[in-house]
Amino acid sequence: MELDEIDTVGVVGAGTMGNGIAQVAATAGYDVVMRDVEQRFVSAGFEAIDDSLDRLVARDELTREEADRARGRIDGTTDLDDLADCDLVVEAVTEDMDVKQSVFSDLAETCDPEAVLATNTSTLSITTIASAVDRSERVLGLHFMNPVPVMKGVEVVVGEKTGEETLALGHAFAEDLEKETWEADDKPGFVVNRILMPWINEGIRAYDEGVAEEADIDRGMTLGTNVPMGPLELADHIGLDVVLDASETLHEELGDRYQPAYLLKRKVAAGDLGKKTGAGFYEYD
Ligand SMILES: NC(=O)c1ccc[n+]([C@@H]2O[C@H](COP(=O)([O-])OP(=O)(O)OC[C@H]3O[C@@H](n4cnc5c(N)ncnc54)[C@H](O)[C@@H]3O)[C@@H](O)[C@H]2O)c1
Repeated sequence: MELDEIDTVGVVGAGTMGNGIAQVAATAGYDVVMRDVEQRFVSAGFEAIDDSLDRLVARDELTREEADRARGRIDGTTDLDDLADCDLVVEAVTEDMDVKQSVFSDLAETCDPEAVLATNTSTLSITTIASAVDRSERVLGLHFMNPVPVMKGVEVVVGEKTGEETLALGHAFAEDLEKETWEADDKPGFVVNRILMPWINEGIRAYDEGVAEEADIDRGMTLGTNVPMGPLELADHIGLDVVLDASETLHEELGDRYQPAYLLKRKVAAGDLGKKTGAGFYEYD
């Protein structure tokens, strides 16, 4: 399949990443079908898209007309069958292998055999996800960064069976969304999370062990290393549950140097998941 044969893009999961991916695909001119399991999640996804488009208009990065046109290209649904006509689907559901394999197996039954199926997984094996379908040469990782409308990078992840044509299409599609790509082999955490997750966990441990207050850990890392956000602020932004899921996969696959911080587990158990729940390492309105 070539890029110009992609008209309709499916997005499975309307959460933090799914709604961002739906927004950038629609802004680039694709028709988008965004699916979640319950209507309230679809509606929350649309609210996030509306807020994000409004911010882009306020910053003169989009005109009101462009934003409205993009919004009009996105259909929301809870019905899997509505993804039947999608040429490319990006899965952005919970970071759990069983959930992802079941989504892929449903997609393989619903979508055209030619359709390309991408996963936005942070750390899970593309090859194992693809083993749930009969077209593993058409499966790849398209790992968007958060927040999707702002972050330029997309990591293209190559599974054991990913075909050359699928890979080329993955790069071309991401570039058409005005992103820049790099390629990573299907190894735990790929490039970004393999390096980022231990950095975040060490920031959490440093706070828990009294090295400095939250804000000073973050100030130290932003002012000291020129990153835009320190580890605690970034963890809140990603979602502490997402950080924990990713850290647990890396720990399981790569050993003890990836052990999740104790305080991360405690905050997730308490339901303080960061920005999305209003509290994490910081409080949010
Ligand atoms: N949050 C980040 O910073 C980030 C960055 C890059 C990649 N990722 C990855 O993206 C994926 C999604 O993460 P997120 O932060 O958007 O999570 P999220 O919790 O914000 O959203 C996940 C959504 O998937 C929905 N869902 C669950 N099962 C589903 C199913 N079977 N069908 C349809 N929808 C379903 C949930 O209802 C929820 O709305 C994960 O694999 C995560 O590791 C996250």
